[in-house]
Amino acid sequence: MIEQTTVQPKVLLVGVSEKKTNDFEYAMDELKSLAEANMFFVVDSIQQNSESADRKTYVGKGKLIEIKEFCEYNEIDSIIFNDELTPSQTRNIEEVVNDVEIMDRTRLILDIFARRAQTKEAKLQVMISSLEYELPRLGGSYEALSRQGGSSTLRSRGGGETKLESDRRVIEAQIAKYRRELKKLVQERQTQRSKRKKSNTKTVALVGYTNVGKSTLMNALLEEDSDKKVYVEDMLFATLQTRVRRIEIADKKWCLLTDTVGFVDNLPHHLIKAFRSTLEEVKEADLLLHVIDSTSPHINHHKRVTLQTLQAIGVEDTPILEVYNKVDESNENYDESMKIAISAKTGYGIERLKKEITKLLYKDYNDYQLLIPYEMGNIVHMLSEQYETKILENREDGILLETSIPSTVANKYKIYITKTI
Ligand SMILES: Nc1nc2c(ncn2[C@@H]2O[C@H](COP(=O)(O)OP(=O)(O)OP(=O)(O)O)[C@@H](O)[C@H]2O)c(=O)[nH]1
Ligand SMILES: [Mg+2]
Repeated sequence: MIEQTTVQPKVLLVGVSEKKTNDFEYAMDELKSLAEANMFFVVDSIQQNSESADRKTYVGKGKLIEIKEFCEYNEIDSIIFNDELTPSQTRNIEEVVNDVEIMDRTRLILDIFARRAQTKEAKLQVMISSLEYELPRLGGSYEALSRQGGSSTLRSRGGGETKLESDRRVIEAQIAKYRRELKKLVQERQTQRSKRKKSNTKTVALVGYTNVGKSTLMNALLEEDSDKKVYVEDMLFATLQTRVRRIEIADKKWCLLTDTVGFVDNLPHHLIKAFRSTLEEVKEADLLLHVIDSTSPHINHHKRVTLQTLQAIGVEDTPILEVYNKVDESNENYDESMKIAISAKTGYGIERLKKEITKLLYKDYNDYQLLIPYEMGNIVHMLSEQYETKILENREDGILLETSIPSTVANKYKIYITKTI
């Protein structure tokens, strides 16, 4: 049992399920992890079995009274509902359960993101998503808004329609302003990306459910370049901003590796929309490494959510390599059929993974033997600098070498090719 620290708000989780399925139990467990990732102290959870959530109050009337009494008795600060509440559900619940903050899964995820966002881009994306989420909810609770740095005039409750309208205008103007700022940043990123495209740099992106070990894997692939390492933490959404690092995966074979935000079930669609620009890196990658936590009992669920999220951001036919991580801890789940089994923590399987990445990224590369006349020394120089090249012999008629180059380069120098290996 985790001790509550004095500063942690006390929360109650509430969920509605048709049947007590494993999926539902898992969703509630995950909601608990999300709440803890937002530094809440979870006191308990109340669940209701019902055909569907109540249109007006999410849970039934009787259950709501039970919740109210529980909150009073246990001095609960916030209730977190497992699904996204409609604005009217929130208002109706607030009428019964007063003095307790009403949150839903979406609000919680937005708050975690707000807490973690560090770069200007991530902050703007989260602020836009939060304001878009709040907009149809104006007139209800304003606390969440003021938490997001909204105008203090929005904090007061009530007011006539005019007040509501003016509040709405303020928020809309704010969203528009943040969007403009974000657009500028996105353009800068696009310029960088098109430069990369021109230079024909290969790109690989790490994708997968949150907390599966993407950032740890990035660090493992970076090896001794400790100053390039990224942040790793045993909590949901440790990574929010995309990080790009250059790595040498084989001799003279480089790629840019991108670490991204982890996915989660019911990632608010506002957030996916907002993060689309960050996730462009994923969309445009030459290869995706789908990192899977092999110790999790929910592998299939994680995989499904990841693939659905990829689809939602517009990834279509990018090759995906499944990478089963944490095999140092998974005895039962680890089996030979897992194509790439690794432990980002111990380094097990990393070399094999690098080879596989190289094979997939550099599939247009072949090994050739070239005989280059001495007066074309600049070609020898270029090949040695940019590609894996081995000088075999300094012959009378030129330099004989072996090199691994893409077909475009081979075509250019085909008159010097003596052998395809
Ligand atoms: N046992 C074990 N733990 C690992 C391994 N790789 C990562 N972890 C742990 O898993 C937790 C999450 O690792 P991260 O690298 O932050 O995961 P992530 O996928 O980047 O997570 P988000 O950024 O939150 O989406 C940390 O506590 C890591 O130490 C592994 O190979 N074996
Ligand atoms: Mg991470």
